[in-house]
Amino acid sequence: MANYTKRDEVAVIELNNPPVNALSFEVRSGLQNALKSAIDDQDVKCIVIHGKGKNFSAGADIKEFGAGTKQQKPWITDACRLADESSKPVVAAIAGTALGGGLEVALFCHYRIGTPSCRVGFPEVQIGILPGAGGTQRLPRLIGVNSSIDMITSGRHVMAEEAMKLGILDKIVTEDIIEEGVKFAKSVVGLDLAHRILKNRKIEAVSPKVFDDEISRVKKKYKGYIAPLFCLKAIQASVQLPYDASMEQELQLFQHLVGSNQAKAQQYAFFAERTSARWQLPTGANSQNASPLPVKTAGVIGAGTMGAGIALCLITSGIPTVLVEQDQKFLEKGIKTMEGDLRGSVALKKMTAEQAKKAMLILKPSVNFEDLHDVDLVIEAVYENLALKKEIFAKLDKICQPQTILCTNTSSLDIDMIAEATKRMDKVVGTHFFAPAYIMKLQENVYGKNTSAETVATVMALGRRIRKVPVLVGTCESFAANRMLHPYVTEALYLVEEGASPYEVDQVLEDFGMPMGMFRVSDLSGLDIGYKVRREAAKRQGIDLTLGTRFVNGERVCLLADVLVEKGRLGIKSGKGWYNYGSPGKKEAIPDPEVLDIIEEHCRKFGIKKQKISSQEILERMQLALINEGFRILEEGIVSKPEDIDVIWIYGFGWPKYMGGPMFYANEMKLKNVYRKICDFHQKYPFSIHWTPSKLLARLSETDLPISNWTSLINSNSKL
Ligand SMILES: CC(C)(COP(=O)(O)OP(=O)(O)OC[C@H]1O[C@@H](n2cnc3c(N)ncnc32)[C@H](O)[C@@H]1OP(=O)(O)O)[C@@H](O)C(=O)NCCC(=O)NCCSC(=O)/C=C/CCCCCCCCCCCCC(=O)O
Repeated sequence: MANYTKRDEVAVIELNNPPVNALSFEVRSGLQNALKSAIDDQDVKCIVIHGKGKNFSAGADIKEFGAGTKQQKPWITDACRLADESSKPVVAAIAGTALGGGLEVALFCHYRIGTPSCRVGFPEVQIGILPGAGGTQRLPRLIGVNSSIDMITSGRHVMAEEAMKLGILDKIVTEDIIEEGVKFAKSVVGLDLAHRILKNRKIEAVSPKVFDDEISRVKKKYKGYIAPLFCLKAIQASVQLPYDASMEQELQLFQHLVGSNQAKAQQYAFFAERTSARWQLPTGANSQNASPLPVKTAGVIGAGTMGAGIALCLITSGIPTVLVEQDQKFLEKGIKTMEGDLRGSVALKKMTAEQAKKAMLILKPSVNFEDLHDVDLVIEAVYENLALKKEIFAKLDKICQPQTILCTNTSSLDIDMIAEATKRMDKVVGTHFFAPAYIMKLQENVYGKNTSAETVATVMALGRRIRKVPVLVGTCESFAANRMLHPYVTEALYLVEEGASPYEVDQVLEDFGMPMGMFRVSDLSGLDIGYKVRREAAKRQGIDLTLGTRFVNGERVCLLADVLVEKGRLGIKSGKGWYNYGSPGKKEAIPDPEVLDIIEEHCRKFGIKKQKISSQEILERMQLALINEGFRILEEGIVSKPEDIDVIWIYGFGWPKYMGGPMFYANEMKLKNVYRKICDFHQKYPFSIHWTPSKLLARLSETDLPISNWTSLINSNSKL
């Protein structure tokens, strides 16, 4: 709703829908009524609109866009048209965020003032829609076409200072926002408002080439997403058509998007991220009842690619960090990597040179473990070796303060076994980052059987503070993320043995929307890594893994990647892997006939008959293999909700948000179809253990209920 009060001759309208004042039906109606009252009231000379609490407004209530629900009138435009028509000045007093419809409300006002920390923006594109309440028409009239294209197609938040420079804000105020709003509104009473009404403003002439260029840019940058292209069309309409006609065009484009599958998936992803932040341990402790410990300082052990990346995340978030490496030469190499990454961020305008310099000033490089004596939290990021990790944890246990939290960046080792090396098993936890750690947003936090709720709360809070998306998972072989990767990778190799080329497989995945196909990703990570991991695991389990191995414990094995490694093809680092890169370190992946010959030879050797495999089969086999594993992970309680899996795939492996994530994808396919296809593959490929259908999937598929009901069904155990 919206509250209406008066201060002398000033009407003060408060958008009231905590926590972010989303513009629900009640708020829109309240705003419309309040504006009417203020305009009709002879004593009122000017009007201020502000938001209750910390935010002006985060825009339309996204839940109202849900499938099948109609936006009830009044829409934002209906409510705000009164401001356009008002002869009394209307001032938006912005604290916190004015996003989407929130900024559109502000653009209907004659003036906008904001606090120094306020942010404005049109993030609609990130949830698959466009600013459909005049945003694409009014912003270009205020700040010009080019800046509007940038803001609207990126959805980025603009801070007060930049908003002031762009002309979105008329003033930045430092005192109480309502008081300042009232003062400002009084100061503009009697001024001519004609030029303040944005719909009346002339729009600059822009050549069609600007839009042609932007279409190419946007298609490349936001590959597969339709909303940015629709945003461009709407902005172009603002240039080509009179205001009323272009508003109509904006509405039509909005309506098309709001009903699209992409919007549904992106809005699901928005809420999935927030649902996933609400964690729960098997003990019942959860994000509501556990409090994080303060992390004022941190330590990182290992200045390799992962350690340096993690340290960079910490210092760029203002956390003084000690980076420990046993060897001075490795330490220096790590620091050089960090400096290079920071230079990259400055070049990309993600931070200023000053901010980069400031970050490096709070890094303390060291070759002495004792320097970790006073830090609040340590993240170990040395290579995957249980004995080494245990040794480090035993050492840390002695050096660090009793309350210090000890984290491991292991991607596969047992957290409990590492914790056993200490006398503080409750303070040991996994914080699994994804390469490159400075860029990838996922932080897979792994609890062991003794990890306390306080420790979990601390690493979840730390994740958000260092701009990651933290997800909580339980301990199992490879944890949730990499465990799901296993059947996906295995199926890709089987497809290649059976007749698809690695390049066809990659093309299908990239056409689906993955940023890179599986084989390109393997080349990037280095084929030798998997080779070593497989050999170490085989050694531990007493398994023969020579290149002639076809079955292990009754399960089909494909060691084609290892054949490449033994031929010196390690991926990008050696200039050749599944692709040819010309020379080591080069990134352009060129399909290589030599690889096709190696595959031919491999198949001949084992008498594997090649056949034509359709793109649909490639996609289904790869996606369904990982989806089945996802249901097993859910069934075993390794994650507590399907949203966790989707967030992992979006932020860890680049699953396109417009496809919602693998669990959402399964939901869209209908679980009964997913289950039936998995059963078919199970029958066809009995030697692939990953096709054994998940029991949870089998039971959920009988209910035909949507993804939003799965968690409560799993928890209530009813029908399941
Ligand atoms: C930056 C934030 C605002 C705050 O971040 P933070 O402090 O970290 O807090 P969060 O955890 O993110 O959020 C707190 C809780 O609030 C919920 N939330 C946040 N924003 C919204 C929202 N906009 N709607 C609903 N709920 C919201 C969030 O889920 C949290 O809840 P919980 O704790 O998890 O329960 C950050 O939240 C943020 O970035 N928010 C999103 C900002 C955004 O994307 N804004 C744009 C929204 S879309 C919009 O504004 C569109 C405007 C145009 C409307 C045009 C209408 C035209 C009508 C035509 C209709 C024709 C339709 C015909 C079709 C038919 O047939 O029906």
